[in-house]
Amino acid sequence: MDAKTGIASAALGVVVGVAIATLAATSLRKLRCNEKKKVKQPCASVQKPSPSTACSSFAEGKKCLLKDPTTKHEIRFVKKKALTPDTKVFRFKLPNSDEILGCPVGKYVIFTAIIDGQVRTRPYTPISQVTEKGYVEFVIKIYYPNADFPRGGIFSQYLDSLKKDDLVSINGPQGMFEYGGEGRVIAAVSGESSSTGQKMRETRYSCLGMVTGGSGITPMYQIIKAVLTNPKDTTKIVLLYTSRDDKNIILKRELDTFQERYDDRFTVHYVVNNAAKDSTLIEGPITEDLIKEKMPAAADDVAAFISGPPEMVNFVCVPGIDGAGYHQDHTYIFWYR
Ligand SMILES: Cc1cc2nc3c(=O)[nH]c(=O)nc-3n(C[C@H](O)[C@H](O)[C@H](O)COP(=O)(O)OP(=O)(O)OC[C@H]3O[C@@H](n4cnc5c(N)ncnc54)[C@H](O)[C@@H]3O)c2cc1C
Repeated sequence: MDAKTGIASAALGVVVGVAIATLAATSLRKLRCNEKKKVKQPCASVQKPSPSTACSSFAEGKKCLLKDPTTKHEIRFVKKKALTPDTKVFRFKLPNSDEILGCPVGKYVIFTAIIDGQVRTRPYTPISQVTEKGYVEFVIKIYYPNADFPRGGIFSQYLDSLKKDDLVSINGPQGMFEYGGEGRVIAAVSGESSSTGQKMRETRYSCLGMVTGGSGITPMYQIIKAVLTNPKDTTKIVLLYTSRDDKNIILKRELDTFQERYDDRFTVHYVVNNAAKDSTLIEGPITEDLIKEKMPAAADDVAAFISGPPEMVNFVCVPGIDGAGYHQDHTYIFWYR
C-alpha cells in the first residue's frame, strides 16, 4: 500500500495511515528537541516479536476487561461534564472495580449501539490513565444539528442522550500503534493490527512532534499525559493544535497545566481559525508552513504524530510533515473519519 494513503485498519474500515518522505528543517521553537547533534540512526528501528494482545505490554499482572479485540463488553454510563460548548468528558464504570480497561496508550475502542433500529459503531479513544481501575473516561465531541447538518451526528448524540446506569457495548483495543512508554512507539509492520499478534516494530524516540485538530486531540492527550506523568519518561513533546475558536479548544486547561508544570519538556502552540479580538493564540488556519515552522526538526529520534479531521490530515498535516522532512517510518497517523 502507498505509504501516503495510510493503512486500512482491520475490523471497521477505520483508516489509519503511515506517511511521508524526504528532507527539510525547522525554525524557531520554544522547546528544542534537537539541541543535541543529529546522529545518523541514533534510535534505529528495532524489529521485535509481537507484544501479543491487549494488556501485556503495560498492565503487568493486572486484570483487564479487554482481552481480545473482537469480544464485546458492556460498560455502564456514570456521568458527563462539559469541557467546551460541544465537548464533554464521559465517565463509564467497568464491570469489575478491580480491573483496568486494557486499552494501551494510543489505541482506541469501538462503541456499538442500536440506534433507530440500526447497528451503529464508532471508534473513541480513552483519555483516562491506562492503569485506572474500575472506570474509563472519554472526551467526546457532540455533533449537534445545525443548518448545514440538520440531523447532526448519529452516535455522538446517542451518547449524549445516555442516562445514568445505561449500558453501552465496547470492544477493542484497536489501532495500528501504541505508545509503550519512555519514548517507545510500537507499530504493526505492514499495516496489520498489533491486536492480531502480528509482527511489530519498536522504535525509541527522544521527541514527539504532534499536529492535531479538534477532537483529534484525544489520542495525543493520552500520550502526552502518559509521557509527562511518568517520572522515568524524559521524552520531549511539541504540540501544534488547531481549533475553531478560543472557546472550542478541548482540554486547554489540562494542556496549559502540563505546559506550566513541565515547560522544559512540553510546548503547546494553539492555532484558532476565528481568533477572538484579544486572542494571544496563533491565528489560523493551520498551514504547511506553520507546521514546518513549529514542529521539531526531523531526525531519526523524532516522531511525528498526526490526528484530526481527514481534510486537515490529508491536505495540510501530511504535506506539512512531509515538507518538514519527516521520514515515513517516523510518522504515525490517526486518521479520523
Ligand atoms: C480512530 C478514531 C478515534 C476517535 N476518537 C474519538 C474521540 O476520542 N472523541 C471524539 O469525539 N471522536 C472520536 N472519533 C470520531 C468518532 O468516531 C465519530 O466519527 C464522531 O463522534 C462523529 O460520529 P457521529 O455518529 O456523531 O457523526 P456522524 O453521524 O457519523 O456524522 C458524520 C459527519 O457529519 C458531519 N456533521 C454532523 N453534524 C455536524 C455538525 N453539527 N457540525 C459539523 N459537522 C457535522 C461531521 O463531519 C461528522 O463526522 C474518533 C475517530 C477515529 C477514526
